[in-house]
Amino acid sequence: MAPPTARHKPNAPGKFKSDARSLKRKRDVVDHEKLQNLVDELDIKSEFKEFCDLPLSQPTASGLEASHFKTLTDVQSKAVPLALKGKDILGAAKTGSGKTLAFLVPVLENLYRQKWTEFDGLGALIISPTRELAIQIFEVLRKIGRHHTFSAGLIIGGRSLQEEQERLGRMNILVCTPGRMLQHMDQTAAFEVDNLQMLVLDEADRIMDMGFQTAIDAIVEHLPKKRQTLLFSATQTKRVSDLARLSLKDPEYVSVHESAASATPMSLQQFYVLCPLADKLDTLFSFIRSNIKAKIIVFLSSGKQVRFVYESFRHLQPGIPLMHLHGRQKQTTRLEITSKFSASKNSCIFATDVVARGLDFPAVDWVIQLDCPEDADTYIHRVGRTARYERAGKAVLFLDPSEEEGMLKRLEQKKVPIQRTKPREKKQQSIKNQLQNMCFQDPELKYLGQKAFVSYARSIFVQKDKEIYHINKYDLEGYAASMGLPGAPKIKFRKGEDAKKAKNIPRALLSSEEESDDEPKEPKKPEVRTKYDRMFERRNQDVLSGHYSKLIAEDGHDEIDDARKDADDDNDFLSVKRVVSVDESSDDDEASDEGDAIPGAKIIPGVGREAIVIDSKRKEKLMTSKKKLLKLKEKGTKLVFDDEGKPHEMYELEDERDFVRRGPADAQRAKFVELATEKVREADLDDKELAKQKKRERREKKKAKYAEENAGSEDEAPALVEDGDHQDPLELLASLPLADEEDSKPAKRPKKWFEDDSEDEKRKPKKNKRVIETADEPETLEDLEALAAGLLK
Ligand SMILES: Nc1ncnc2c1ncn2[C@@H]1O[C@H](COP(=O)(O)OP(=O)(O)OP(=O)(O)O)[C@@H](O)[C@H]1O
Repeated sequence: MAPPTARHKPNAPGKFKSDARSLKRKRDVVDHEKLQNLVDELDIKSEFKEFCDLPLSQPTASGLEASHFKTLTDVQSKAVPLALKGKDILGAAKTGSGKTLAFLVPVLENLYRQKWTEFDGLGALIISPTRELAIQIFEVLRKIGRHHTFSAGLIIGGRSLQEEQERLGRMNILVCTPGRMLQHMDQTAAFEVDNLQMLVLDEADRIMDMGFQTAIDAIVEHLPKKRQTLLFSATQTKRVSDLARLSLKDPEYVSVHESAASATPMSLQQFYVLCPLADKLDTLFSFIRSNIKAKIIVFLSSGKQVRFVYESFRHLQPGIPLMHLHGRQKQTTRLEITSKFSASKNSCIFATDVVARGLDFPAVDWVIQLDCPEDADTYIHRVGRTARYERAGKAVLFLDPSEEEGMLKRLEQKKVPIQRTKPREKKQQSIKNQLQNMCFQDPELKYLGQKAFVSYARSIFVQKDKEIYHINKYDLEGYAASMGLPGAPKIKFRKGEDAKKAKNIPRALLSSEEESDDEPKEPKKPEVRTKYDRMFERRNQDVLSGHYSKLIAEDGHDEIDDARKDADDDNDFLSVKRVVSVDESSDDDEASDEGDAIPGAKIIPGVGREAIVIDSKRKEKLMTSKKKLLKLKEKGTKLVFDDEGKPHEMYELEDERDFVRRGPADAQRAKFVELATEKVREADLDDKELAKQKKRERREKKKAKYAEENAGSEDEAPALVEDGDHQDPLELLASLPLADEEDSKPAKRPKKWFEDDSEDEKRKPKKNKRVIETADEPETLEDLEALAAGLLK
């Protein structure tokens, strides 16, 4: 340390602090340069066994160490060095082989070496196909990035758009789902991606799949062309069209299983059972009954199937906790169930493919595929929920005899080793009668069963691979009976490819934004309704309500004529002869209020100023008086003047012949809409560009000011200011909700499978250490909820 000067007293504690900070900054500069040199000189052909063999920054190295990651997996040892050197990567490695770290480590490192700060905006965007997977990726990022000073956020919907918008502009790393990201790119003016350095697509083949295609294309359109792109999946292909769409430049193909004997982990045992559709539920129940000490995932083809099997098996009490998970559940419920299943030792979860990809449930013993997957890739991802990172696991595929040949062929093509097994006769039990009784007694269960049956049959019908699925070969009647239904419900099938498309498109991307996996429902805009709509819909007013109903029913008729007819036919006392609507905004309001504009006319109670009742011939006659009627007449029309000063009505009908000459009305309308859309789009782009420009200028100003201040006084600690807020970027990662942050004594947490007792010792907080050092995985729904909500702090 430099000797203290006269101005800085040696015993001033502030001085020591700032000296230390200044020294640290100098050290950091040297470190950054050294690190960059090491990366430049890195020989990608060398064998890297451990993370410490790689040129990693101190914050990443200590984050990895604290998270107990030491040895590199195959995909990590190949992909990380290439990605550190800035290469585009197409990564394909088996399920559970550690692809997440293979992209997260380079993301942290590449931004670190570029000295990324909050002023630089968004540096890396990580896209995942489901919310659950995005949360999981974020949790890993949080763990290994805990010593970094980047701000990181999770954009998966389920929260208000505005809440996310406010924080979006400050983020350096974002983990997101495609639908929500696109929404922000379109609607959040302050969201700038011009500086983006890295784009990562986890489960890239799924994201590039037809359901997400449009969203991804639109997102990529917003991103700068010059960037690093990393694509990872267990079933990654080299599809040229995808590479072109993502503008990958000379990508390195990192395939860890291409030369391997199988596409699935070696520690995974895979079986199939031949089981006619009508016996499936019996066999599944028998299987669960004989494995009540195991942790099991059962995959089914639709949410309705999941619900029926869950509800009916729950009544049958197989002796193991049952759970169910599908895309139609609320996000909080899904998170709750996911974490409950993760934490459980023995339980059985019925699920759709919403959990098929990427989710890292610890210690799953069995993956059962009750409904055949749509293709071999889906099979690989489903079985990948067990036998993760060198652990053992077993998988069983239920095949209807009609599916056997086609499916086995597909699996063989994908190098999936699978062998046939037979259920033990002794253990086999039938639940058909019980299900029948249950459906008989409980109409709701029967209804659920019928819906499940229909959705199953539809799912078979829309399957693309007709070599596997032949709808006519299934014993659907038998299946309905096995579900306890009194006969197979009639089904209408939608013809053609569209149905398949509809099945695959994530609901998030459908216009209704119904969303299964990705996006929340945005509140629908209320329909524009006038007071007249409300008035005519009003019922139970008083004695007149019947007449109102009559009027409503006669919608579209000339009301006055009808009322007149009524007057002739009907001599009832107090009948509504005619209702004249009065515009509230017109001058007649006053008169109506007073009730004397038309002598004898009454205001209908409960209707207020909205209608006047004429209930006698004399009054009706009065109504024909021109003078009186003048009061009810419209007060004139709005005119517009052309360039020559001639008045025109606001909406003039043009000459019909001219109109016809210009072509069919539909085509004209389409053209008009197209032109108007284009105009709006252009205006929108201009507005956004302007907003971005302003933001950029503000940021540049702040950056310059910060640099100036620092040049003057080396001792000043970096203070990042955003819109007047004092904002330490470290806070953003450090302030993420931690399970035990509030407690001085951290609560005991269950050990991870790779930890032993000594970990408890290591975990004890040391004196003077930051709270973040004891960072723990969120364990409750509240933690996860807070995670999703509070990340963008
Ligand atoms: N280097 C490592 N050392 C120890 N454990 C690791 C390492 N890398 C990853 N893991 C663990 O392996 C498991 C699987 O990792 P990850 O979820 O990244 O797999 P994946 O390849 O992405 O799988 P999927 O294809 O199913 O998405 C995780 O529990 C993770 O913590």
